[in-house]
Amino acid sequence: MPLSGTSRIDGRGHLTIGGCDAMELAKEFGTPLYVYDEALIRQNSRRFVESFKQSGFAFQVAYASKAFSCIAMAQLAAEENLSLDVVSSGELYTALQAGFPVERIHFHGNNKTEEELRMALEANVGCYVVDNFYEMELLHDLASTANKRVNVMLRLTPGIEVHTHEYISTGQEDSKFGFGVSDGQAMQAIQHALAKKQFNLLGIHVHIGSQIFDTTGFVQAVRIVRAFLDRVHEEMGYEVQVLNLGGGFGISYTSEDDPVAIEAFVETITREVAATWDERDLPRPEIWIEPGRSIVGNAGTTLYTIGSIKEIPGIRTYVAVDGGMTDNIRPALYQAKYDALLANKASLPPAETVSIAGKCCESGDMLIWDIALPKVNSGDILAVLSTGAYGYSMASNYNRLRRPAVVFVQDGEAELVVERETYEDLIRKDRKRAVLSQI
Ligand SMILES: Cc1ncc(COP(=O)(O)O)c(C=O)c1O
Ligand SMILES: N[C@@H](CCCC[NH3+])C(=O)O
Repeated sequence: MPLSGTSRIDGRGHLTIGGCDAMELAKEFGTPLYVYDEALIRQNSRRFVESFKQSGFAFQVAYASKAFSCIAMAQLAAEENLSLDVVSSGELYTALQAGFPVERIHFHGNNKTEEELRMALEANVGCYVVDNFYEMELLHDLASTANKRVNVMLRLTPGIEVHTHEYISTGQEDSKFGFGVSDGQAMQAIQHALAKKQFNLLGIHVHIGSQIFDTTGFVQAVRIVRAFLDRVHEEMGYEVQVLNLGGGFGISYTSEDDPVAIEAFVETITREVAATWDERDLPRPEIWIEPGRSIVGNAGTTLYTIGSIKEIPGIRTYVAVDGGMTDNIRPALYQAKYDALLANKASLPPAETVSIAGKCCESGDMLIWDIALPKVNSGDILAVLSTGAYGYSMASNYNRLRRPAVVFVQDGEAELVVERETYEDLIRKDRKRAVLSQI
């Protein structure tokens, strides 16, 4: 896999990211370590924004903070003029702590609790993506009590099956998310939302899945949504002001992946919306999208120290690292594939095929099966590439491992943006019981 962004191999055969030697980062901050190429996050963001500017559409690019949420990332997204998709009070809290402009925060989720909705109302978030009838009533009641009028989008399930792992496919009818178009719930939801006086119905939202490689699903989504809106128009005279097409733009993790470029996604979406709306002589809507992975995925690299190496003659060599499914659950959860290199031997040719194991008490805790690397030794630093999305954000403390630190690197400078958890952090919420007399 070619290296992305500012990642290079220097004269000593060391991997460098943002002008920083990965070996020195590992020494200074310890491992496992998430390293983010700040320039690449900014570049990915700008590619979306610039493509939309060229299209002439009014737009919002809302970074889906579920892909990687921390205060520094929310600050960066704000600086890049992105909006922010949050899906829980925790993500909202992080954004608020970062000082993210609240009018550009969009609140998602299929089961927003009363507490979460109260917090969002208190903060005056820019928009609620209402997912179901329960939420619609709850939000309306709370908004009435607070005497606030809120911007609302309705999430629809358009009935599209995209080519991706079933766990991350969300547009199909049989989904926990959204109002179904074909079963009539979407139509009913529009009627209900329009009748609610505390709601300003901005438009509708669809998200068809994640890690999508081509534009077909998005074109289909626009057509299905427009056909649905034609019926809405006929029955209720309502037209959307905003069309939110969600996220899901794929990235390449290994050389087997071949997603279309960011520009091509935006170009296809805007062309399709322009065509379908112009055909009907309707004013073009604002287009919102919610990229997560495609903003941060290829900007993240995880550094690990290699420890034990177990050779089973004629079968396999297990090379174990000091992290695993706790800092990257994706291989265990979705059989996701990653590429990696030895940060201290990056210019040496492959010499053996090994499998990279994590250190958790699970046979399934494997990060990479069968990867060709130079001769591996304990103490080498392994760099797993493109771990920027859904790595840190899905990390856990299984086996009471401490969540790794996160650094942003740029122009030869490394900045610690999330500290490594301490042992104290691990037991911070534990209550010690009074000593039991029998022991
Ligand atoms: C509603 C919604 N928006 C945006 C995203 C971000 O997706 P991705 O990281 O694939 O761009 C997701 C996750 O799939 C989502 O569920
Ligand atoms: N967490 C998933 C994607 C889910 C996207 C959120 N709806 C992944 O790592 O690929």
